[in-house]
Amino acid sequence: MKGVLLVNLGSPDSPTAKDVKPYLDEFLMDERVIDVPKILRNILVRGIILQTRPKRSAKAYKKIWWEEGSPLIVISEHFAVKVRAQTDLPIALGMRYGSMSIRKAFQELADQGVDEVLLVPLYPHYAMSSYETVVVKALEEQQKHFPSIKVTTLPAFYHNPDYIRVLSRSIAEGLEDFDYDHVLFSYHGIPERHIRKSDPTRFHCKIDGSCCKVNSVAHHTCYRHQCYKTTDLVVEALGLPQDKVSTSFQSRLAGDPWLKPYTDYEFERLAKEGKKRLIVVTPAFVSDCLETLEEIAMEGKEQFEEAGGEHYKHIPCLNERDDWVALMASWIRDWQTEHILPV
Ligand SMILES: C=CC1=C(C)c2cc3[nH]c(cc4nc(cc5[nH]c(cc1n2)c(C)c5CCC(=O)O)C(CCC(=O)O)=C4C)c(C)c3C=C
Ligand SMILES: [Fe+2]
Ligand SMILES: [Fe+2]
Repeated sequence: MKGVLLVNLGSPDSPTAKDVKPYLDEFLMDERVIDVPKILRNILVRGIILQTRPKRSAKAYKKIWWEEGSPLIVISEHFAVKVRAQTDLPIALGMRYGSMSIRKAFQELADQGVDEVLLVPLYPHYAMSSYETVVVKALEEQQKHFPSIKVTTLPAFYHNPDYIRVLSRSIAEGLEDFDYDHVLFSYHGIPERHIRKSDPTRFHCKIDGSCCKVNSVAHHTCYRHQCYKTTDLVVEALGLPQDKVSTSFQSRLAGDPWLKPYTDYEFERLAKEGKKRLIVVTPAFVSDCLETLEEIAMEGKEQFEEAGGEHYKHIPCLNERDDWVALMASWIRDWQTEHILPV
């Protein structure tokens, strides 16, 4: 029997430093997130970052936490319930980090007699620290504990026409009541080094975008390329004026150079250029989370206004929108009946 395994990033069990610490430990000790030799990662994560970050992150999580729990988890659960209602096969939800593990979700499917799984990393774009780590972890769990289950993976869907239609509609709705001067597409950042590491040709990706007009297999795994593609396709679909749109990258950790331009610098630049009314969209995330609700909707607003901006709006992620649920259900049915995957 076929079944589906939806996987999102995960959250701590509660917004306290006590629960944030083990969650961040699992997250940041992932070799695809902090990709330095293990001994160095240990010193960096356990000896330095985890000494102070859990307290700071817990404070941020407290600002966005809902009565039902972490927004990312609650939204993902609601999404799974709604997708289940539109399909007739078992659907489980797991998280890459934290207590709702991928292994438990596999077990749920196995208990229902599933022996063929569609793995759905809930990320539109490929990055080794998001999509790839989900796939690697799921395949590890499958090989170790569920060797008789066959796994097929949904590809990154950053340029899929149906996804672009749904994303564009959600953005168009957000633009309706807001006379904007500028629309900022802010994606989660990654270290520039990750782009080079994910380039199978080892020479295509140049980080500055000069490579992106040349067709290459490298684009299948180039996070930067894929983010700009999503922006371009939405801009085209909505007919947004080119001079009123830009793309940036948020949420960097200190240290190496991350993808530029940095979102927080963009807030300042746009405000200083006289853009008074700013819309921010965050398409790297399918569900709202700490990085959108706190960093963008709260902190971003403050940064923009402090720099002279006047009106600021964050458009929510796709979350549990009916058209997004219907699209996921249609991808699942296509795979279930004809083994077709979205391109
Ligand atoms: C080296 C560090 C990090 C990389 C690389 C990274 C990539 C990455 N992350 C997401 C999605 C999310 N990240 C979230 C939180 C978060 N991310 C990092 C670090 C890296 N992420 C940290 C330390 C945290 C925790 C919060 C904090 O302390 O600031 C979240 C939110 C989780 C939630 O519970 O709401 C998401 C979602 C992507 C898509 C990505 C690569 C493209
Ligand atoms: Fe992150
Ligand atoms: Fe490129």
